[in-house]
Order: sequence, then C-alpha cells, then structure tokens
Amino acid sequence: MTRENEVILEVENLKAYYQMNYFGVSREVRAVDDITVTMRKNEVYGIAGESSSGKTSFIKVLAAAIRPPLRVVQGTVKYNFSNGPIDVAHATPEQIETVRWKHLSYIMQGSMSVLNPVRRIGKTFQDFAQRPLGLKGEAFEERVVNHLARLKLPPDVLRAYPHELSGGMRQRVTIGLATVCHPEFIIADEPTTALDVVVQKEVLQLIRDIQTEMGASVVFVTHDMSVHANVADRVGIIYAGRLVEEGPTRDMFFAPKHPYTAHLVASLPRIGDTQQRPALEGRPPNLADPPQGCRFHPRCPLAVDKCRKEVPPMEVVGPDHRTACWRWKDVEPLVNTTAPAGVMA
Ligand SMILES: Nc1ncnc2c1ncn2[C@@H]1O[C@H](COP(=O)(O)OP(=O)(O)OP(=O)(O)O)[C@@H](O)[C@H]1O
Repeated sequence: MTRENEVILEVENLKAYYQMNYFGVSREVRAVDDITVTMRKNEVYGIAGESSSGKTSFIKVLAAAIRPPLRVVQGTVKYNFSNGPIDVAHATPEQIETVRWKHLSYIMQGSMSVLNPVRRIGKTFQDFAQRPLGLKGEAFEERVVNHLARLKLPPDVLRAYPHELSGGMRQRVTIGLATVCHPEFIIADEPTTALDVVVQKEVLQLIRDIQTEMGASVVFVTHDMSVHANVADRVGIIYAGRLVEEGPTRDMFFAPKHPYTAHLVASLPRIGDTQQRPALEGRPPNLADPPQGCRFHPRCPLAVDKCRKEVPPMEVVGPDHRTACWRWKDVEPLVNTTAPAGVMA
C-alpha cells in the first residue's frame, strides 16, 4: 500500500446531536446523523452542502471541538496519527491535548474568532504553538518568522493586533497558526468566505501548497462548489445531516449519482452557457423533525414511494464513488457537458 492510500481518519456511524432543554421541554437537533467516511493521507477532501445541513457540526466533531449542547450520541472518529491512534469522539481532554495543533489543527470559520482582538499576533502564536513545538525564545521566534515568510507575511505582523491587518492577511495568519506545527491533519471551515475573489484564490493556493509541502491531509468545508472544483481531490455532499454522495471531484461534477449533487453542480456558472438552470424547489428539512426515508425526497424530482419510507444505504457506484439514493441509476447531469470553471474536461 502506498503512503497516499494509507487511511488517516475513519469515521464510523457518527451521530452528533444538539440536545437542548428549554423550560422542561427537550429538543434534539440531529445535525450529524449516521455518517461513515474514510479519509487518506495526503488528500484534500471537500465537504459541500447548503446552509444548516450540518457541515460545521460534522467538522467540529472531527476537530475534537465539541461543546454542549452538541454531543456525540453514537459512533467513532479514529485518527491514525504518527504518535498512535486516537478516537477523538471518546478521548479525554488530556488525550486531545496530545494531538492538538501538532497532529490535528482546525481553521475555524471567520479568522477574527480565533485571533484575540486584544492580543498581539506574536502572543497568539506563543499561546497556540510554543508548547506543541517545544521551542522557546529565539528558536521559537525563528521558526514562526520562517513560517510566516512562506505565507508571504513580514515578521512585523507578530507585533500587530488583528484589527491592524487586512482580511486576507488575517486569514493567512490563521492558516499560519494552524500549520506552524506541521500537523498531519488540517480542518478548515469556510476558509475563503468573506474574502474577495483575488484573495480567495491566493488563500486556496496557499492551503494547497502547504498541504503538498507537508504531506498533510486537509478536510475543508464550503458551500461554494467552484472552490471544491479547484482544490479538492474528493468531495463529500452533506444533506440534512447525512452524507448523501462522495467521489473523486471530477466524477462528482461530470457524473453525479445523487439528484441533490446534480443540482449543486448545475448551479455553477459555465462559460458560454445560456441554458436555463432548473431551480431546486422547497427548503431543507428541520433537523429537529426530519422526514422519514430519504431526507431529500420532499424536494427530489425522482422520488418514488420507497424514497418516502426507506432510508437509502450508501452504495458503491464506481471507484471511490458512493451514493445514498434508491434511484442513482436514473440520475442525469442537469446541464450540458461544458466544464465549470476550474474543472478539467
Ligand atoms: N449551538 C447550536 N444549538 C442548537 N442548534 C444548533 C447550534 N448550532 C447549529 N445548530 C443547528 O444544527 C444544524 C446544523 O448546523 P451547522 O451549523 O452544522 O450547518 P452548516 O451546514 O455548517 O451551516 P452553514 O453553512 O450555515 O454554516 C442546523 O439546524 C442548526 O440550526
């Protein structure tokens, strides 16, 4: 087995719910509902899906950043790190500390939420990285300055407060924090949202370069399919708390096997395309009371009686390609075969 095919993360039957109690009435939001997925060393895995589908909740569990009311109610999240295996869904805070930043790092949504507004960037680097790196004084500073240079950030950034930097610089600082310890697994939530298009491209290229250079695995979330087309090796689609399809990026764009993926892909602009794009009717379900059977059935143009009653299992439909749809053989791409921006025809 080559290093590329080695498994770094195995998620099995993961369920994570928000369990709340208001004035004696309990409510459960099934944000992550029975997800099984494997990720490999050296790969970039993109997670897509519309707002409130559970993407952030899922990667919070992967990042061992679970806080009440979110709770893991079933399943395992096992990493095979170089310092040994760990199931972060059931590990103690002390065990998670042994992998945090050095093996597993997390770029949260919105860089300002990680950067303390009243702390200089240099201090934040100390808080995050000094202990995992085991370096002090000049040796630590040299390591950080060299790393910042790779991210095209000057050393005086370390003396700045977050508000003194531009949005793009702040995002690069956040990527710097998440990568300075050379982690084996990097998790990024919407790393480019709220940045302008030019900076977006720069930040994506940076994540790609660092990933290649360090041989790390990256899982990132964005609802923007064109980002997946440009960056991901494989893409997983989440709908209403469930993984509904995953496959090599190219196959997902050219031969989707789930009607929801077909809609997401069709929403991408194509050069010279004058075709009317079919709109997806309806709204995603309430995760406190999801529909029976396939959760996509109320919006699905292919739905039959079985879809309303029985949950479709994940089926292998091609090399590295799985889908959870009773009617996957009837799914057709919704647009002509012109490649969307960034996807090689
Ligand atoms: N702290 C919370 N308490 C209760 N419910 C929550 C909480 N955070 C999220 N949820 C609910 O969990 C579900 C999944 O939300 P999540 O943020 O994971 O989705 P998402 O796909 O990341 O959305 P977005 O793209 O808008 O960030 C939604 O129904 C949301 O309302």
